[in-house]
Amino acid sequence: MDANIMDQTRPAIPTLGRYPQLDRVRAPHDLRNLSVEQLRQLADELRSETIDAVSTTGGHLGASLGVVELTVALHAVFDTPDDRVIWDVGHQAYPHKILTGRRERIRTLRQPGGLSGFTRRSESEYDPFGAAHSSTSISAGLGMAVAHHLRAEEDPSYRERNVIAVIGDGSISAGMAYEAMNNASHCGPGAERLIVVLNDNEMSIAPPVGAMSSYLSRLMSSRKFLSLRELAAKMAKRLPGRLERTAKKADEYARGIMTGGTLFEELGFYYVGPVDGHDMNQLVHILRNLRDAEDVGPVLLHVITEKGHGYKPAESAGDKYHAVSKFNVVTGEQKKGPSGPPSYTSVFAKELVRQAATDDKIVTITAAMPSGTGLDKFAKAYPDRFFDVGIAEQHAVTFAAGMATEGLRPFCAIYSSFLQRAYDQVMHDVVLQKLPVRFAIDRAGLVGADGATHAGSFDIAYLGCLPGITLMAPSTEVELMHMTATAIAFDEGPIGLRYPRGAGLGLALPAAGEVLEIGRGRIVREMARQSGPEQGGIAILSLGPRLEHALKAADMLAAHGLSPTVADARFAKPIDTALVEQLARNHAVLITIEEGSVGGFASFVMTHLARTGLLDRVRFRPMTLPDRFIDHNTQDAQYIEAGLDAAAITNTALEALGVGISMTQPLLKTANGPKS
Ligand SMILES: Cc1ncc(C[n+]2csc(CCOP(=O)(O)OP(=O)(O)O)c2C)c(N)n1
Ligand SMILES: CC(=O)[C@@H](O)[C@H](O)COP(=O)(O)O
Ligand SMILES: [Mg+2]
Repeated sequence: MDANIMDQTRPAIPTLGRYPQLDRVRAPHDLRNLSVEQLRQLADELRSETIDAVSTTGGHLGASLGVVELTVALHAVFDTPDDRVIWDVGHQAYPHKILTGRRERIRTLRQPGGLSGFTRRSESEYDPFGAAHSSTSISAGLGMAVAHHLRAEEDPSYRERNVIAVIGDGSISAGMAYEAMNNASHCGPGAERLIVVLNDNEMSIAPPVGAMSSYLSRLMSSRKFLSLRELAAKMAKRLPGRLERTAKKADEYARGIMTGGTLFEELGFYYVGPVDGHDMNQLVHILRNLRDAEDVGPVLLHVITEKGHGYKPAESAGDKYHAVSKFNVVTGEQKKGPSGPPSYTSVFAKELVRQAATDDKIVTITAAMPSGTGLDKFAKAYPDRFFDVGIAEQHAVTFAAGMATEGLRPFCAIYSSFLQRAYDQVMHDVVLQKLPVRFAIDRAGLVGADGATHAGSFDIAYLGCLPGITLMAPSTEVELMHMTATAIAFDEGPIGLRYPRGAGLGLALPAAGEVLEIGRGRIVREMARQSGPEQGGIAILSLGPRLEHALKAADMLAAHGLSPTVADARFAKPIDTALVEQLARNHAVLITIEEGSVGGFASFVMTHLARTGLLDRVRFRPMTLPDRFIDHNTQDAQYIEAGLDAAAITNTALEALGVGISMTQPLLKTANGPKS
């Protein structure tokens, strides 16, 4: 048994002893002398280990199961980590993590303090590029390949390095992937060491959409899997010399005429495939050939796999087990949480579907997230008014802008962090032209196990600074219904509503949302007249779902003899200036709180206070996400870490008041210990 694995200081591996091949693997170099048969066995064991681990953590299982053989073959053939393997999105990298020294920690995946659910440079030298947002791998890989060429002068070993970018059929539909391919064959020396592995499982999260997807299907069905003989013949054409190169080009040209060519060949890639991505023998041979090939230019290896492969419950699930909660390995049954209130997402979708029955101008757009945004419900009810554009957030926004110019009421539903991709389109195509595109910004705020890459931390700041945009944040699911109705009714310009991942408060929902007055907040709890000491009291102005915690904080402050005013801002933009001024005038302390970064709502309020001179008289305390990234954890723990929970609000209020703290009660404990 491997001494390293038996090291007592390392966490125990519960499956140790069950998988003889896998137990011998400490790092990828342990794979390099194994026979194809041994690699096959290793792949089987790796699949079982992945299933076992994810059954205890939850996570993105289906994609990982589909690339088990590919993962083994890549690490067996290439000299990782010197050769760079980049996993696009990184949600399929669990087997890669197990093989690259992280088996001991694989059951900490997505858990507090544990491994990330994606690739991450700080986690391992085998993760050359961090990911989670899709379609970056070809650009990053090309950059590395070109850098290797440039650095070869100082260190000749760079010349030998390969770069492999593994990208899925869903992710290759995004603009960035094409931008990179367009550049690859024309950006100079180095690019020839780039191998793009197109992992085609005919699935995105939902079934993939669009012409690229149809094209890949045609490519797959019009050609049988490449045989090793055919491969050998193909690779034999990689002869050096001008004459041979000309011959090779002529051959490619002829082949293109015969097969109709491939889009990838037209883009300057040497296309190889399709190849059975579960056939270890094929994979190893082909990858070795590509590794040793010279002068073929950037390569695109088209690998056909099955998402969820080798685990029946995943294979037969509609979404191929894209993301799962903890589950029973034998039955595949996923653990359900306690049946709680409906999620914000579903409340939004339901209200939109209801309103669309009487408003045929409502259309909806998703960028490959129909179920995540709840728009699958809309698609079912109004298939002609629903558009899944694939992973193409930039296009989604401008597509919506085009619809808005023609009098439709487009709802562009995109997660906050993915909308970052389309910032210029939001500014240039929508806001500047005052087009009434409705942005349904889901997953706003901290999101839990997906961590910092997926956190919707910045939209208030990056949208709120755009002139003329209206931006709302509901404090409850009832408010979300009102804001959905408000967005539908608002034809004057761009409007966004941002709401969080997860369940609402379980409030009774009205039959219909009400249209709100734009830029008006509301007082939820008024300061009792004789509330606190002479300081004049505290006002908490909350934007979004932190209101619940602001109210809890108000209860906590009551124990100190204080009775704060609590207000729900509703609008991040335009802010309710009358409300802000009233709160600032009538209270000694004004706290704002939001589920967003510095530069957002607090900054808008503070600017107004400063401009009106009110900042000189009120003790203003902005509570925002801290200026650092918050790692994966439960959402509640993340907000405690961020200092945005009820205890933190209470402490902020007491600190701001200054006097009376020690006279009444000690400061409350926060995640970072009591503040003093
Ligand atoms: C920019 C961006 N938009 C959306 C997503 C959400 N997302 C994650 S994986 C995925 C599907 C990817 O499909 P594919 O590349 O085919 O990988 P597979 O899961 O099939 O292996 C989507 C839409 C994302 N990660 N990044
Ligand atoms: C990998 C990826 O980007 C998505 O699968 C994401 O994890 C979905 O997040 P939700 O679970 O919040 O829909
Ligand atoms: Mg796919």
